[in-house]
Amino acid sequence: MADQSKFIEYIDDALEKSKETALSQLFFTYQGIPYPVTMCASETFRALDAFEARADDIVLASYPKCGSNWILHIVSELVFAVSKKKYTCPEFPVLECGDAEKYQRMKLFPSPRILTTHLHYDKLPQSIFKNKAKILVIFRNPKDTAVSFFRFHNDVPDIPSYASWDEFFRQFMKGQVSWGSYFDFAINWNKYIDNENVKFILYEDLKENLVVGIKEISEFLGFSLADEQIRAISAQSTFQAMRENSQESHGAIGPFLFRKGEVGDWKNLFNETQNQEMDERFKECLAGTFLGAKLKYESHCLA
Ligand SMILES: Nc1ncnc2c1ncn2[C@@H]1O[C@H](COP(=O)(O)OS(=O)(=O)O)[C@@H](OP(=O)(O)O)[C@H]1O
Repeated sequence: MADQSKFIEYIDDALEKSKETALSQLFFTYQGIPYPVTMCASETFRALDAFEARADDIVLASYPKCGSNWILHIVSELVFAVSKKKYTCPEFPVLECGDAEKYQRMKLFPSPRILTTHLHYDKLPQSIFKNKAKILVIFRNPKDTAVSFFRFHNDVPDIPSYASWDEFFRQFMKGQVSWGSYFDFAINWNKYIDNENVKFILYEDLKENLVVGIKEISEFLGFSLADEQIRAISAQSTFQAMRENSQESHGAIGPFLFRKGEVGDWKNLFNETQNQEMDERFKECLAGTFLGAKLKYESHCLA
């Protein structure tokens, strides 16, 4: 986990900026992708190009709302179990968020560094691939992802809200939301997903069997842990356990970040036309691809 005070400080600062930011002013575009002005800056993106990854960095890549805080917690606990030292990151953990000098400070951090990111694979610094850092890519079905994203905007008091779910859905489908299009993100990662240093993780699989998911993550990272240790980490990583601790771990935003944690919440918001539009888009973008099969769209997105 990030140093809690740093995480909370960074989020409080972003929320403070959000209060004065209308939805129409929330985004700036960098290399064709919209990012929130409250969290990202062009100078930081430019500085990121020169970021020096290490072979033992652990990268957690996901589109927003696919469970990055969940995986960060799991991987931090795995590192703790192996190293016997509580993992803390003295920066906000999202690689592309923060000031341009953060990459200089990060040079001093001990290994392993856990880097989370919402960037498309071709926007990541090349050193991650050159130095063969391990990358966990977390996906969640696009319907629940969209609902979680909308709820976050409209439930957190200081974050600019959308006029309605229908309005958010329109923008989501156009990719005019923070970090751009879910489908572009997926198409982009599909090109790299079977690389030996990349492991795909599905949110819905973790929900179904957390112990098995954590074991697979642990093996991919080259850790050797007893079943008992895996089970203990699993018990602390359930939605309920993380939500109960969320105020302490993530501050005021905690209960909004750990909102519902379910598969199928989309059924409460999607209308028939929206279902059809999403199903069509999935087909156009991902049907027949390696990633498309792994997402188990039929099980999770067709009523
Ligand atoms: N332990 C656990 N089990 C199940 N689900 C969990 C868990 N931890 C986080 N979540 C759910 O993940 C959603 C938030 O995703 P992110 O952490 O990626 O959000 S963010 O992009 O960093 O803002 C958000 O989904 P929704 O509840 O559907 O909104 C969280 O509740």
